[in-house]
Amino acid sequence: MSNMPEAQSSAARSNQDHLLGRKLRDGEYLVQRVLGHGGMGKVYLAMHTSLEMPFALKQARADQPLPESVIAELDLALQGGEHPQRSIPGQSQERSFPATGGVHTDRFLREALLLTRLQHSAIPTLYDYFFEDGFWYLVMDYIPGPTFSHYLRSNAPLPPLEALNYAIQICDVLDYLHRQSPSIIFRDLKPSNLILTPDGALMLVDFGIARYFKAGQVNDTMDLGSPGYASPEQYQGEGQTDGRSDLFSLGIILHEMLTGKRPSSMTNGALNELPISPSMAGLITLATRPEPDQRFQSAHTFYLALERIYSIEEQLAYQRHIEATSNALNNTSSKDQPSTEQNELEAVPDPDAAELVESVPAPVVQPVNNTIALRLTLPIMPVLSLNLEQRQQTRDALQQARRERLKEESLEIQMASVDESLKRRSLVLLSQTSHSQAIKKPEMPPAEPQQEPPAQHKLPGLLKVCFIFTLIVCLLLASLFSYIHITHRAIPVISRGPSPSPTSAHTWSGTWQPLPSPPSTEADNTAIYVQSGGRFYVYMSGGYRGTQAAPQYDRNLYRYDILTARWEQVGIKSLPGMLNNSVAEDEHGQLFFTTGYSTDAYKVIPLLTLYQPETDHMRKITPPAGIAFGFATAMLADQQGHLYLTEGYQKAGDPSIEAGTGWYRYDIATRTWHTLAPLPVGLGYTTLANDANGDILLLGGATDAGQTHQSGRVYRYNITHNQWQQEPLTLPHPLSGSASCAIDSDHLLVIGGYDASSKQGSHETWLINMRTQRWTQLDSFPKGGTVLGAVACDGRGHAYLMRGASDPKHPTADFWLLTVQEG
Ligand SMILES: Nc1ncnc2c1ncn2[C@@H]1O[C@H](COP(=O)(O)OP(=O)(O)OP(=O)(O)O)[C@@H](O)[C@H]1O
Repeated sequence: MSNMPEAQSSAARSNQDHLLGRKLRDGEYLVQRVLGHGGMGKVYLAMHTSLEMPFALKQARADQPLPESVIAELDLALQGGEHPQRSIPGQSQERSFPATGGVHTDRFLREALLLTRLQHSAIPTLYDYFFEDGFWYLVMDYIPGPTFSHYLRSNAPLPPLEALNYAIQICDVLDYLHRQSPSIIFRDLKPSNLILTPDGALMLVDFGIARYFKAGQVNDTMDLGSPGYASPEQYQGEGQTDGRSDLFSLGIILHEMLTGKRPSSMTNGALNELPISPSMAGLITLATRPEPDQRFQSAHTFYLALERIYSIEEQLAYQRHIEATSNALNNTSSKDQPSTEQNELEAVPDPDAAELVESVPAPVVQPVNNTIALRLTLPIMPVLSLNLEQRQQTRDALQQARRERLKEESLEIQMASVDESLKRRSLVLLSQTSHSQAIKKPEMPPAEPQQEPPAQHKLPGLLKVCFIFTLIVCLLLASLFSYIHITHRAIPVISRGPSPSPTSAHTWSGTWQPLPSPPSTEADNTAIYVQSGGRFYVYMSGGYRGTQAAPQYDRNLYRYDILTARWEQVGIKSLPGMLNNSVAEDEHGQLFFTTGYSTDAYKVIPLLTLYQPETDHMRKITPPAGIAFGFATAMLADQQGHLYLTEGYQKAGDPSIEAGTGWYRYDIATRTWHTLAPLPVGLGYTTLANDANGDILLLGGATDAGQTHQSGRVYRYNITHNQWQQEPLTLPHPLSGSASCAIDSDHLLVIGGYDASSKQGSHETWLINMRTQRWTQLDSFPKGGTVLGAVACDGRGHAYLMRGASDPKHPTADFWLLTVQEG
């Protein structure tokens, strides 16, 4: 008896080896080789015979039939192209996986459903699934490259920047999973579930034990993850796993990348003995604490910490390089050396650089060079070989190929009635069940390679029925979706009531300095700091120029070159006329402008304009109906592909109009819009800022467009839970219409604003420490009040203020630099 499983598995193995060179799915896929073995079965490389494209076929024993609901969802998602069931962050949906009683089928359907519901560049796309010869198959992207465990075995320890680069990539995809609603917990994060592509991108495979987080559930009900990587709460079965368990595993992988080993004991002392920087050791300690409450609480916070350490390590590496270069130059100055700078660099014997170059991963296509300076150009987020657009094209091509095949076959097969087809479908399910039961018996002879199971002949007819069935389900889902959308309500705001915020002594100071004026007077416009092509600019959109005979508007885009202290006009096409708008820059250096009040259409328009400084390319982005942001909106780019926007005011020219409570997110890569939990109070002329925990703060603003009812409150938006909450922190006094930007990663600068009592601009300048939540008042703007101005921070203590006006009707061309220093 004890040999039975062994006998079964070897019988099954020899059976599956026959798959090599065989065609599956009615001749659609030609199996070429085995890519990997897993708990579920083998993963094969197969060539699509008509498209001549490689795919990965992941196999699982069909130990039970698939439930109808699963077939319906998969068929709908895979044939329709649209994903009505896809998880939409911010929209809570009841999610679970039906249990079939078959371990393999349960894993298969879990992975299949999750892959159809997810869309991220680091997650393979599922294109199809099918049943053949007692096995289910998932058809997904073939990811070329070694598993990350294989890569680490031959390359670890990795240089810190390379390790951080990978950790940032993993953290990004975890953040995406955890932000689904409900959160998806991967639960089996380990190097063998990551594949390193030739361009250095890590892809996450194996969603077989991933699950949805269930609020209120005490324990996980299945699967323990992998020893060595699973968190204590997961491995010891203590409590339900949540996103923090995945972050624990990432901490372990980071440790392994840097040291070549997994940590055996998690003490600070042990980590400090390792050849890694103290900040990196601190990061790993924090990530791998046994108590979930004492670790990073969200992937976003972990991500921000990784980015911070990345820039520290970058500076350390650069310093080492400079030191090594100058030592080498000193040592060699007496010798005969080639005269060009290039040759001098090539001749530098840089031990660090040599070590780094040797450890450049073989599969990573990077410009390999023997200077550390070039090694530093390793991008944080490499270009992915499988971008989402390409995958959509692949999906379309597969569907087209399938349609053509079905068309040919439909000449031979009479279309059955819906009733007949449904009967046939249940027969197919029955035949699948009996077949899968048959393969459990060791004495069952292996299927002949070319023999097709009867169920396969019925599949085209079945697909037609599926199509009709799918259409019905589609209509039902569409109405369910609009119902969810319409009835989507805010999660209640938990108000702790305002209390005075601490202000701190003058530990910071600010120095003001006038700079060359822009070409025209401006107010109600925007400014943003941009680093592009090795130069540093302040980009400024035109706004309100003032009144001569009639109101004057400026539709131009300008930039101020910080090094040459010159202004110039940029942009091939002029911007749409925009007033009282906002701007944000994403992690790729793309600028997004809201239109606010359009001086072309003379009305409020919900429109975004995307501008790419590198290419001078401009594109308009129109949100769908229901996403209605107006003027005096605030916008924030979270540097992870998302823009967050407040609604602002919908009608211009009426000071009594109240701001809306709309709160929206635009996902830049997928071009999708989401309505989030509404603001606790409708506010315009407000300020948005990232806080130290990875949440978003909303500071001040006015409920009315005339800014007479100003707020001194601060609200926190919890990204993970799509929830607003009032903070104990308040502003030094109610404030709206200020110019603000992040002076560094911890401090937000707030300049001027509307002083409702004097009906003038305020000249106050404040700094808030986002960690301690303390305000510091800096020297006021020296030239009087500033309202409806715009400020751009370089993130290193400098702020460039376009003053706007003191009297909102009379804009100025005042442009000033504020340098903020500690002490
Ligand atoms: N899409 C893919 N492209 C290329 N290779 C893949 C792909 N998916 C899986 N593999 C290879 O197959 C191996 C097993 O895959 P996977 O981990 O998904 O299987 P599994 O049966 O769920 O395994 P486990 O026992 O780890 O749960 C991977 O380690 C990888 O080498």
